[in-house]
Amino acid sequence: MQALDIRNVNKKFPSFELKDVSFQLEKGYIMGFIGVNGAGKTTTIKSILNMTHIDSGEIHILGKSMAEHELELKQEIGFAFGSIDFYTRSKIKTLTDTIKKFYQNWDDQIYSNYMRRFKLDENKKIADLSTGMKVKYSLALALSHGAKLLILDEPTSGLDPASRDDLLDLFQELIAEGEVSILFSTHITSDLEKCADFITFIANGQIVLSGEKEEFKEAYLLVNGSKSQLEQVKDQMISYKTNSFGFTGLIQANDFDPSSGIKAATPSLEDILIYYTKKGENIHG
Ligand SMILES: Nc1ncnc2c1ncn2[C@@H]1O[C@H](COP(=O)(O)OP(=O)(O)OP(=O)(O)O)[C@@H](O)[C@H]1O
Repeated sequence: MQALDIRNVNKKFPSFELKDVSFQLEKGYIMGFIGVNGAGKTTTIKSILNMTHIDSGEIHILGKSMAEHELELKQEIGFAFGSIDFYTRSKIKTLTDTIKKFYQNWDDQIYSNYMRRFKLDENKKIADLSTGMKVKYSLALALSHGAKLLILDEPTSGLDPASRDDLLDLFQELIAEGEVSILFSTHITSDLEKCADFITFIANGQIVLSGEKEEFKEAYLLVNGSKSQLEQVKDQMISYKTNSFGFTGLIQANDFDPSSGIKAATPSLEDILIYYTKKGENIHG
């Protein structure tokens, strides 16, 4: 079964547009959603959660249409946004007591376990939490009502390396039974190298590629060679950088001729993100 099935989602803002966004996440897996600042990650996530009204498209979650079953599905979704700034003068405890009323399957025991695991004190005021603590608190909320699908917008970005590592371990624990699926957006590609099964890459409001992580990386090649070799491949490159020895750049694996003698290797996710962002910056000619 698909945990998430997004088809042809379009949303137009005055200066930005999501164009025919489609991707699917199989139940029991972790998908990393990557793209640079302003690529459309948050807009896509808000569209999935019906927090933004889409112009067209279909969103199915756990086999049901979000448009038709929103209230029921929200019981099954745990969502968290990196920065929460609501009820800032209240204590954690007060906010939790309000939020838990919305969830039929809320489990106080699970909630207490996460609060302990994340070293959060319920008597603290939201205003006194650090960014990382706010992220952890919103995750504790998202995880305490038996959600089958977690949709997390930049959950790791405010966390220190040790907390990030703990969180990635927790993600692996959560999907181990095969019931929970996770979509999380991030700029931190090393997090995805570590724990994502699938990658969906968005640029300028359009999905560039969505697929299994290794296949995703193998769709591209990081190539390097001399200045004269650059002339052979320049027009096919997504983008490249030159230095005194020659060039390094990214090319679609399909566009590369192995008999060219140019060195090629599988790129990291970071390489793909960096060179894709520079697309169009090199002047061909
Ligand atoms: N309510 C809105 N009205 C108008 N434009 C908006 C609105 N929400 C987002 N946008 C625009 O949509 C574009 C994409 O923003 P979005 O937050 O989805 O990107 P992102 O990939 O999540 O970026 P970041 O990594 O910086 O969070 C931006 O140019 C933003 O200004």
